[in-house]
Amino acid sequence: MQGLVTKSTGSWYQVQDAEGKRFDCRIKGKFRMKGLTTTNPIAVGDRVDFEIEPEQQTGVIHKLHDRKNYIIRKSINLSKQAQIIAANLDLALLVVTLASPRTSLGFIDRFLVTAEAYGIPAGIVFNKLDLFSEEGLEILAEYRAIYENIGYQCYETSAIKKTGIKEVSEVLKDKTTLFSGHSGVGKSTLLNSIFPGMETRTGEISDWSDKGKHTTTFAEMFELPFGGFLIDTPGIRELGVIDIEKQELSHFFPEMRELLNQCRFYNCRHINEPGCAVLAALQEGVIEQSRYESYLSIYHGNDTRA
Ligand SMILES: Nc1nc2c(ncn2[C@@H]2O[C@H](COP(=O)(O)OP(=O)(O)OP(=O)(O)O)[C@@H](O)[C@H]2O)c(=O)[nH]1
Ligand SMILES: [Zn+2]
Repeated sequence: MQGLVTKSTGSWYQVQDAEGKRFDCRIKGKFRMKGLTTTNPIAVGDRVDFEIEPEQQTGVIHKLHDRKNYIIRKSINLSKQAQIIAANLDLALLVVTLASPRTSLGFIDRFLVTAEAYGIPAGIVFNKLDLFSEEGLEILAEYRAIYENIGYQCYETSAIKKTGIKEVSEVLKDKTTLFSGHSGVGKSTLLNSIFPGMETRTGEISDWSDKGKHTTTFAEMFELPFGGFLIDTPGIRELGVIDIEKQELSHFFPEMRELLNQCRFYNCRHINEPGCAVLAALQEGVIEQSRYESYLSIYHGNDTRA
């Protein structure tokens, strides 16, 4: 029968059937992926075929369905090995704040580029709205304009005052969503106001990570009471930075992507080339200075994750 993988530990998996019943499963046979050596062939969010072993409540996964996308983490100690964290994501939401700890534009852009490279639609949640000063609210309007003009949905919330929660819940409904963001921006508090009871569960996971056990739980999916799933990835709260070819980078900036065939040179780097459509758009203010700076920063390999 068909199922959805809701938990992955590297050695066994939890699979949910159509009725919502969950089974612990092992895998049988080889699951290879072209061009990628993975320590775990199956990930949270995968659609699989599995069989329940007679007289037992455990199952065996024997087939992996095609993925529409997946996110990976490079293994730190095993070179060229990668872990697939989660598959078939509908949305990656980045929680940020302009109150403390204030999220930088560079960080936001890096996240969006990574989501583009993975082929996952992304959105931004501005949290802690209750703490924004008048100046903060002006900056918020500026930031929203930058990102909404490019096509990224933005949301405003106060997890504490419970404002904007309904809007975010509606977006999550019936989707598989990854929540990311710097430590302290309010992800747990926000999730708990969307889904009371979630906090204790995420708390549990943090406890495990404290004891170093997070290496054995790659990721877990939580079913939302109103439909949809949230992916929690203990140990990585930020969408991993992946290797992007310099030549490809501009494809992951939607506002640059649409201009690329207008550059004079097919291999334009958009740095100082004559007849560059990106530089012209920057001059005209069609491309935001901050976005272009992020492009240069990522292009030159500077880490702007602060
Ligand atoms: N004033 C205000 N404080 C908030 C809001 N959301 C979260 N906080 C506070 O910000 C702090 C961090 O919130 P968490 O929910 O733990 O943040 P987190 O992003 O889950 O952090 P990690 O668990 O470290 O990844 C807590 O003290 C929260 O009470 C908000 O909307 N307004
Ligand atoms: Zn160019």
